[in-house]
Amino acid sequence: MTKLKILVVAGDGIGPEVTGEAVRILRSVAELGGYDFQISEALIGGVAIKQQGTPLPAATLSAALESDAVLLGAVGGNEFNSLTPDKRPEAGLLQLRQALGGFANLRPAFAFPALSSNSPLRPEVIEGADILFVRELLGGLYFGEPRQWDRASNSAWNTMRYTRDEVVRVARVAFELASMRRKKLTSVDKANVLEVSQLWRATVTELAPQYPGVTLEHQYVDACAMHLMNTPRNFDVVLTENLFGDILSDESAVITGSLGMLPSATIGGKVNLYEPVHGSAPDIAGKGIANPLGAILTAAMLLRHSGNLEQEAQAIETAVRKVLEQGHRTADLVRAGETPLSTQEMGKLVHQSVNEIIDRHQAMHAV
Ligand SMILES: NC(=O)c1ccc[n+]([C@@H]2O[C@H](COP(=O)([O-])OP(=O)(O)OC[C@H]3O[C@@H](n4cnc5c(N)ncnc54)[C@H](O)[C@@H]3O)[C@@H](O)[C@H]2O)c1
Ligand SMILES: CC(C)[C@H](C(=O)O)[C@@H](O)C(=O)O
Ligand SMILES: [Mg+2]
Repeated sequence: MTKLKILVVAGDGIGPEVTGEAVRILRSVAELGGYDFQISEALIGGVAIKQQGTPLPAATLSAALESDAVLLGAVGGNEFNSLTPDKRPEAGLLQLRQALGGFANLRPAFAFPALSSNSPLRPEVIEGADILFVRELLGGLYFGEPRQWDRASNSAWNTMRYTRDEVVRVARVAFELASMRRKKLTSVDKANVLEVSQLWRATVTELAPQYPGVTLEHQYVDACAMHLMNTPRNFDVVLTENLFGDILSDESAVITGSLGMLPSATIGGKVNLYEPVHGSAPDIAGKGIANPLGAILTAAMLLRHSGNLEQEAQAIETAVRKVLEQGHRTADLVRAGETPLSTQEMGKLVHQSVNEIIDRHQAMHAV
């Protein structure tokens, strides 16, 4: 029997709203499949600062390290904007990522046929677009030392640093995933300006002969940002350093139609971490209108990568497609004149559909 210890750190803003819907579906998958999912909750982010004075309490960290998978909602909020980065809710997330050790953040961005009119890009441009970003998650400017805002000299600095080994390990993940997909890898850097990017490009190029089935190309990040919008279908797997990946993956929400649709999984460390790509969305938090589909698709990635439950992962993905094809939309996806569903209404529809798909599958196998 599949056993999974899942820690949910819902965090701030819309985090608890969207993870609530994902967890409901995970519980139901466990029940229908007879799996043993132990799901518990812990504090992270702004809510942890308020209750315990720190964005990543020790109890959360130890519970996370004892889990098979961690599902995060989002952290952050406007009330923390005046704090220095090391004190903000986001610092808790960065500490958690570092402690769990996952360095390869997989961020799929794809076009849903039912949402083709939600994208400002023309339907013929996005049709069939299916990109997998492999974002390096533990290096670059986010973690490089030294870092400081020196008020006395009115200057500030961060350090973009990568070692060859850090590039090798994430590039291998990208090459391997590309070899299982459409066999094209686009490595993104700024090698015309940055030494770090020159190391990045040289290292990725050096590995390429070990993956003869994969076509490797390099793009500068600025041009890539443009190509993603003009010709998204030309991309298969995109390998990037930490900050470039953060920016390009949000940009690619344009292909799907809403940032609320994008899931992610971070693999390669002690414990895999699953988080939707979006943040705490302070502008809509507490209203019950957030799109839960990114979080629900993140739960599908959790079942696939931590539970080896491919069939159930696909059931969730199919259910999301189906509900969208039936015309159901949250506020971020509605067109003029349409009535939006609440977060919970959307969650319930997907939940129902997942149950039906799994029931049908089980009935077929019982025959
Ligand atoms: N993983 C994380 O915890 C994470 C990720 C990104 C940003 N953040 C934090 O979130 C806070 C807000 O950042 P931001 O406003 O730049 O980015 P955001 O992703 O929270 O929101 C950007 C825009 O997208 C919309 N949006 C995002 N998710 C949505 C959803 N599920 N449904 C409908 N609309 C959605 C928001 O309403 C907003 O207009 C900041 O503190 C930031 O650091 C956290
Ligand atoms: C909140 C922040 C630390 C985070 C990041 O930059 O990695 C977020 O933007 C993301 O995309 O997951
Ligand atoms: Mg981001």
